[in-house]
Amino acid sequence: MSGGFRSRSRHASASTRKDRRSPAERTRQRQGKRDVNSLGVDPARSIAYRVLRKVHGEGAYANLVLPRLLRDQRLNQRDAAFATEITYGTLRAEGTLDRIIEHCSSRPLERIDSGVLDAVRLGAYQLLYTRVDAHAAVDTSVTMAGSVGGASVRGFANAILREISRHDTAWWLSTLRPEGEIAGIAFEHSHPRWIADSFSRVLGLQELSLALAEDSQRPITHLVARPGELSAEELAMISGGEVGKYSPYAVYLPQGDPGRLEPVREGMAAVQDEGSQLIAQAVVAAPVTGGDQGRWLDLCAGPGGKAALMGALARIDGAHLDAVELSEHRSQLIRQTVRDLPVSVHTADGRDPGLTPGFDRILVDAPCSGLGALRRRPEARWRKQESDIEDLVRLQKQLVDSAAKLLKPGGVLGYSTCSPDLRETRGVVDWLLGEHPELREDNAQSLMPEAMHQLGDHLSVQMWPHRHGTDAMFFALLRREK
Ligand SMILES: C[S@@+](CC[C@H](N)C(=O)[O-])C[C@H]1O[C@@H](n2cnc3c(N)ncnc32)[C@H](O)[C@@H]1O
Repeated sequence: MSGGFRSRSRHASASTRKDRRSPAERTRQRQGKRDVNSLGVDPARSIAYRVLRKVHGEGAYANLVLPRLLRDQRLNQRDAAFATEITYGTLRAEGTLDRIIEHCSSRPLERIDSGVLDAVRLGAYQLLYTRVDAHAAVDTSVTMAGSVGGASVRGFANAILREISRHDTAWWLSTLRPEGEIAGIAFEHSHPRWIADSFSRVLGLQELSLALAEDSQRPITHLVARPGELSAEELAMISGGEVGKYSPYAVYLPQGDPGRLEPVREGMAAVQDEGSQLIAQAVVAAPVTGGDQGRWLDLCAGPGGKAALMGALARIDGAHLDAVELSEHRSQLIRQTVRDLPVSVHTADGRDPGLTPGFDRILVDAPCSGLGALRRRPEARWRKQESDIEDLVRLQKQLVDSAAKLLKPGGVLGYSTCSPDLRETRGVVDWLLGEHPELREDNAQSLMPEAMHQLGDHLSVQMWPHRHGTDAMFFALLRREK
C-alpha cells in the first residue's frame, strides 16, 4: 500500500492535536462545503466513498466507476490522485482493515450498516496507510458515517477510528497477526488466506511476500505495436514510452492515457500485457511438425487481444485464424479489433465449435480465476471465491479436450491462463496428457526470450508480476505426435 500524500502528519495523537491540516487539506474541506453531491466532506473523499458504495452495493468495478466520477466532478490533478489512492487502497486493504475495525468495534462487522462500514474503512485506510492528518481522516469519515447512518452512528464511528489512531500500522499488524506463516503474510499484505496458499504452492514461502506486495502496485501500461503496421521503436517514439524488455512488440507507457494515442485510435497499436503478447507469439513461433498449412485457431478469443496479435502475424505468414468466443458481445469486440486481419470470428461454444479438425496451431486462453491479474482490479481479491475454481477447472478441461481433437498430427496446442493456481495450470495440462496419449508436452520455456529467467520448474512457463513485470500468466505447449 502506498503511503503517499506526505504533506500531512501521519499518526498525530487524537487528544493533543492542533489544526495541522496542510493548505491542500483545508482547500479540500472548503470545497467540500460547495459540492452538491458530497456527504459534507471534500469532493475527493466523497467520490472515494461513492465508489466504495457502488463496488459493495452494486458489484461495480472501481477501475471503471472511479475515472467516470473524477471526470464528471472535474477534480484537479492532486485531488484526483488523492481520491484514487484512498479508493483503491481501501479496497485492496479491505480484509486487514475489517479485522482491525472489528477489533475496535462494539459490534461484529455483520451488524454494522454497510454504508457506515465503508465510511469507517476509508478513515481507517487513511490513518494506517497514508500520511493524511489523523484529525482530518477521522472527522471526515465520522461526517460521512453520520450523513448515511444518522447522528447516532457518529459516536460509534468516532470511537472506532480514535481507537485505531492510537497505534501505528506496524503495531496493528503484529498485534492482530494470525497464527501460521502463510496466514500472517496474507494478513500483512491484505489477501485472503486461500490466495496466499495458492501462490505459496507455486512460489514457496520465500517469495510469497514479494508476490502479494506486487498486487498492490499499479501496473504500468503495456502497449503492443501491431506487426506489419508499426514497430515497437516507432510506437515508443510516438508515445513517449520505452521499448519493452521481452516482447519485440511491447512498449511500456509509464503515464498518460493510451486511448489518446493516434496509433491506438487507428488500430495499429493496443493495450496488451507483455505476457499475453509473448504467449500469442509463442503459439505462432512453435515449429509445426511436417509444415504449417496456415490453419490457426483461437478457441477462447474474446475480447480479442491475442487474436489480434495472432491475426497480424497470420497476415505476414499468409495464414488464417478462426476465433471462437461464447459470448456474442465479446465476439463483437473481437470483430472490432481484428477488422482488416485474416480472422473469422465465430460465436460458438469452444467445447463443440462445429469446426473441421486439422488445425496447425491452436490457442486455448481459457476462462480462469484471474488470480494472476489481481493488481488490475483493487476489489478483485476479496470478490473471488475458491469454490469457483472447481467449475473453472471442469470447463478448462473440456476446452483443452475439444482443442486436442481439432489439432492435426504434428500440430501445436498452446494452453494459457491468467492464473498461477496449480489446479488451473499444471493440473489441467497433466490431466490432458493423461487423457490424450497422442499428445506430448514441448518445452514452452524455450519459446520465451533468452533474457527471461525464472520461468518455473516445468516445461511450461509461469510468469509473475514481481519477477517479470507481466501478469502471472501460465503457458504450456503440447504437440500432437500422431
Ligand atoms: C481469458 S478470456 C480470453 C482472452 C483473450 N484470449 C484475449 O487475449 O483477449 C476467456 C474467454 O473465453 C470465453 N469463453 C468462456 N467459455 C467459453 C466457451 N465455452 N467457449 C468459448 N469461449 C468461452 C469468455 O467469454 C472469455 O471471453
